[in-house]
Amino acid sequence: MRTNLSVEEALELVLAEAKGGLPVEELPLREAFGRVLAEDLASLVDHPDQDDTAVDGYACRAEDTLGASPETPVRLKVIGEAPAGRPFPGEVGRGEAVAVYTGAPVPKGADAVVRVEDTRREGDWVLLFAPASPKDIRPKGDDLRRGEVYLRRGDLLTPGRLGLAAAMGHSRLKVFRRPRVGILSTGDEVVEPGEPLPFGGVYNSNAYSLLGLVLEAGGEPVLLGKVPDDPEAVLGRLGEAGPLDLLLTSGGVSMGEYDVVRKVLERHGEVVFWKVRQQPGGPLLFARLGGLPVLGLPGNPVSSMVTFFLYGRPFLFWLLGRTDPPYGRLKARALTPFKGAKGKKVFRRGVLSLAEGTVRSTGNQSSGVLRSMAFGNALVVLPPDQDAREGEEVEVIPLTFVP
Ligand SMILES: Nc1nc2c(c(=O)[nH]1)N[C@H]1C(S)=C(S)[C@@H](COP(=O)(O)OP(=O)(O)OC[C@H]3O[C@@H](n4cnc5c(N)ncnc54)[C@H](O)[C@@H]3O)O[C@H]1N2
Ligand code: MOO
Ligand SMILES: [Mg+2]
Repeated sequence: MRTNLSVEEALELVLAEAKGGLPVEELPLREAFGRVLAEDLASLVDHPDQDDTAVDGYACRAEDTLGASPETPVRLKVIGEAPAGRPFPGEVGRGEAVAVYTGAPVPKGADAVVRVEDTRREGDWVLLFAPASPKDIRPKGDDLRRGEVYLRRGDLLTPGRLGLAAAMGHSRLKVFRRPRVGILSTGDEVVEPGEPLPFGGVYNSNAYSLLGLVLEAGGEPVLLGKVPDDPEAVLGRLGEAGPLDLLLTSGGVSMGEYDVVRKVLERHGEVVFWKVRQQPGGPLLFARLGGLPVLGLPGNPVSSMVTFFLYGRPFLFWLLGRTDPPYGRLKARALTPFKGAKGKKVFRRGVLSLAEGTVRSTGNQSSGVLRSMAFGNALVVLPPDQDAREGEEVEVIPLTFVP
């Protein structure tokens, strides 16, 4: 077992266990939002499939309309119309025009369009008060070219990409099954919300913070409830869990006599590392139990969230082969001081303003103050042995993903 690792060393060991190989399933488009593509997708069509008009107006020959103005209008004969989806079958000749509607193919013979607001219709004729221009024609394949790959294995299906898959003509998509992530809370004092709270009890907040984080990272949370600080109870519950791709436990990984998670994993599994030189989350443990990777998250509510974000989220991204990074990094100016720690990388909670490029502390930074995660939107990263003064530039990790 390794111990007292740097954040970078710990992350490397965690990611080394994310071996991929998630099963692939095929879903209809409507169920694929938020999933990760398991195949490259080429367009089945050109879009537009021929030159089409980007405006409502009249298609004609540009050379016929040179010099058209309100004072010197040009008169063209209207020989037909082309609503979107109903192409004009004929050809536009000299001195002629076809009424076209946005999205309609530009009729043969025409090379320009004049907007309807620059015209006046008079029976079978139209008066043009401006020259027709080719700039309102969208060339064939402007958006998509048949056979070209626009979406790749590992791409997260965002709203725009789901629409793009549809525009390319795909109705069903091969995606990776969402990784199943077990969430087990440990602690004699931990009580499910809704039950009366005995003296010294604490409601099980970790399960629900982690559930949200797992969903946000593309995983499928499997709530395994809570067990007391008893090795048999921990093992028993894990036996009932069913197949998982990752197990998260919370609590029981520090130095206490009743910190049983560590003891169970030492005895029945293989501890890869314990303790990282960071704060919060210093007692983080990573193990294998059978073939199952286990992140033993420290019980303090902030610590369990921060360690999942820093290690669990990247693990799931790796497992899914995602092409986007698990989190972004940027610089912001500190509006408040942030305190570092000796020999440890520190992750303070802050309120980041992207508009101002600033970050301020959420206030009380104790690992037990969950409000700092509920109302903070960023982690402020302080290298070991470094405080940040007000006005200084600091490194920030937004807690909601910013590409
Ligand atoms: N002698 C030392 N004591 C502690 C050290 C240390 O280095 N030496 N490290 C501290 C740090 S840092 C942390 S973080 C915690 C980690 O503790 P555990 O992972 O062993 O967690 P517990 O002892 O079970 O609980 C800690 C704390 O969190 C509350 N908790 C636990 N589970 C939940 C839950 N599901 N929902 C809400 N709150 C929960 C629990 O009641 C405790 O208050 O150890 C320090 N100790
Ligand atoms: O490192 Mo503990 O995670 O501060 O509270
Ligand atoms: Mg403890």
